[in-house]
Amino acid sequence: MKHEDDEKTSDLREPNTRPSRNSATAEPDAEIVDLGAARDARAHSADPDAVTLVDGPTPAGPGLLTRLAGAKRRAVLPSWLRSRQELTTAVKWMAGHYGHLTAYHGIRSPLYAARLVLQAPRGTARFLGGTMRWVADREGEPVRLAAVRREDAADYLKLSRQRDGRVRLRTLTAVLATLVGTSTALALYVLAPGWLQSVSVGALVLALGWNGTPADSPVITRAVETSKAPKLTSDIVLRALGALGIPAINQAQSKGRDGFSFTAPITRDGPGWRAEGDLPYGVTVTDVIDRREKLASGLRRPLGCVWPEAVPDEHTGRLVLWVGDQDMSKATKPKWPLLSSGSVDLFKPVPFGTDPRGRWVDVTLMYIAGIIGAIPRMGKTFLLRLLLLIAALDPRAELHTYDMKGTGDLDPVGDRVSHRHAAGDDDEVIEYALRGFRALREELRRRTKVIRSLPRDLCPESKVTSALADKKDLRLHPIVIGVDECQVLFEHPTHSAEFEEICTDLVKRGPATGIVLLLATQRPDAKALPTGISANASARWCLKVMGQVENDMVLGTSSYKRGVRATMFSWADKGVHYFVGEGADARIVGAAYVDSVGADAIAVRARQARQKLGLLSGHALGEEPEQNTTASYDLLADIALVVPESEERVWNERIAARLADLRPDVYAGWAGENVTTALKPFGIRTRGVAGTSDEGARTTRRGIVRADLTAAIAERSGSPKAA
Ligand SMILES: Nc1ncnc2c1ncn2[C@@H]1O[C@H](COP(=O)(O)OP(=O)(O)OP(=O)(O)O)[C@@H](O)[C@H]1O
Repeated sequence: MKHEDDEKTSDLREPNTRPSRNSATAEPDAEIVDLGAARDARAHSADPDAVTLVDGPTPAGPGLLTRLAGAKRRAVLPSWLRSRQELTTAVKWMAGHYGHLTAYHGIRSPLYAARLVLQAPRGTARFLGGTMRWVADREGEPVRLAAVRREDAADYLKLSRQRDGRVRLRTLTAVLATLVGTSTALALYVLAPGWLQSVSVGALVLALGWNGTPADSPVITRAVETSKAPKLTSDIVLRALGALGIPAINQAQSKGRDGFSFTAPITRDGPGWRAEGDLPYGVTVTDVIDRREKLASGLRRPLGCVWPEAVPDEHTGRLVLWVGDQDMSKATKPKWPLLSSGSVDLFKPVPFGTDPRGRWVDVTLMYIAGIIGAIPRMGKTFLLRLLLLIAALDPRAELHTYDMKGTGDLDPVGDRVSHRHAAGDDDEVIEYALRGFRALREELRRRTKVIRSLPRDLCPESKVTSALADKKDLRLHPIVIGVDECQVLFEHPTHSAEFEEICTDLVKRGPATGIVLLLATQRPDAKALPTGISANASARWCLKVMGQVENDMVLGTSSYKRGVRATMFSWADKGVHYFVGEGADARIVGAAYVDSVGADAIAVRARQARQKLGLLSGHALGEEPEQNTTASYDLLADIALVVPESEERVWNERIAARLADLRPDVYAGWAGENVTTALKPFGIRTRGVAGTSDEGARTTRRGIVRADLTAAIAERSGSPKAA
């Protein structure tokens, strides 16, 4: 197909390599044009009438071989035949299932027999009544009566004649059956051995008893409760998609098309059904996820069973719809593999929850900083405790646990294993936490220096490895810090700035140095979770939240727009969350449920492992950390605290006096010169600052500019060299 050379139009259309829709009407002698060459020629041609080809006359695209090479091959053998473990599991399950059925019914069989015997008279009466009604052709009676009511003599006569014939035949059959039955019974009575007589009478009584079973009270009760999940068919999927109110799907369906093209047959996938296909052009999977409730209504399934997802490597219209047999929050979860045995290497992936299909999802706790957000009572603390239990099971890990909610949920881990542990939000706990975080900052600086000093072959990526963590003399073991209700720290009236500064530093530089910070909050907003922290966290767990802002705060900017919406979880979805691991797509995960008793048992195991290796330390040994704050005070943070933002320039002598007031045990006796000397290593220059003395005289004395202080703090937290 050729067009006049309109520069704008042709430039827009050139990349189009689709076959022309009007190829039937294309010029027969159309030729293949090298578009690149044509463009060049046109660029150099002054001829305004030059013609260019916009659609190739023959379909272009990958050849058969290329397509075959890129095709995904389906497994020849089903997965349960390829994996010995799956086969064993399946066989075990079958044996267990049928063993249970046999035991269940075996133990109840005398009861079943007794009930059938009791029901036998009723069954006999039913049998006789039924037979007499059959002989008398009672089923035809309503039709005959209708003919009488209509006074339709011809019809009535026809029906009566038919009935007479039928009654005659049935009476004959009944008499014959009675004769045969009676003679068989007599023969058995006279000729058969005793056991055969008992079996025959027993069978007859049981059969009559069975016949006498009331409809609402079955003799044999169910041994297993199976969920009655209907099969997912293409019709049901199309019906549900059509009910979403997406115009493109509705238009297609109103024209008799499907509005969804299946790319694979609907199959069983774990405990549910999986449908996969392409939505109409322009409709994205996000549009469907947005309407998950409507989708569940269209499928006539509970919301917790319906999980639409995008396929990460495919176009945005490729939908995978997984419909579970059971609501995810109610389905029986497999037992957490670490519940009763096993240890952990924090540098390797560890399962911590299952996806809607019941498959384990792993997390590698090293090299991450994580945040957990949710509205109250959705399982945030349980999830944090689960992650801390995983950390506890690596005996090398040093745990710092802070339960700012103060309800003791972290005590099982804290009291048995943690190096530092505190619960509550009173001043004493805050001071304890502050000392702990200051010590961590020092530790972070020490670690960066150690890593920097290590030879490249031992530490090729400038980060702690499992092998380095094993070397006791380097003291690079993993440190895992868990803070529940972290907003208590970040909103503290006096120390919030310092907590924020240290945590931002830990989130940014901690992962490479083997320090993992896990923060949980029930109010994920900019105050509770400062943006410097939320933006840099590499792992995110978001349970149910109420709005887009909280969603994006925990899961990252634009998550809501991309369809990763923790708002869609229902109130019953306890422990169910979106998990975004390092560099991975968001996944829906139901965290393994470990209650306090289970947590305690795991913590005891973790403690024993540490005791064996002599790695128990700090709080778990009943040791209190030294109270020596001089060793860990932070001069810059303290000055930032005593010099308000409104004060652009301040004399050093005034800083000294305020510092002495803030922390007398550290700064008592300081004069302006002490401040000058102490600030020198941080590169903060003191200069002449004009001001008014306490006596009211205008004068110039040594002082600092506040902006220099903020710059030094920013440099310290932002650049590793600042340590
Ligand atoms: N993975 C899970 N599976 C099933 N139920 C869970 C799971 N995690 C937590 N729950 C249930 O949810 C309840 C609330 O959990 P949790 O105390 O962790 O919530 P929370 O979000 O920390 O609440 P708050 O904000 O009040 O501290 C628990 O009592 C527990 O029964």
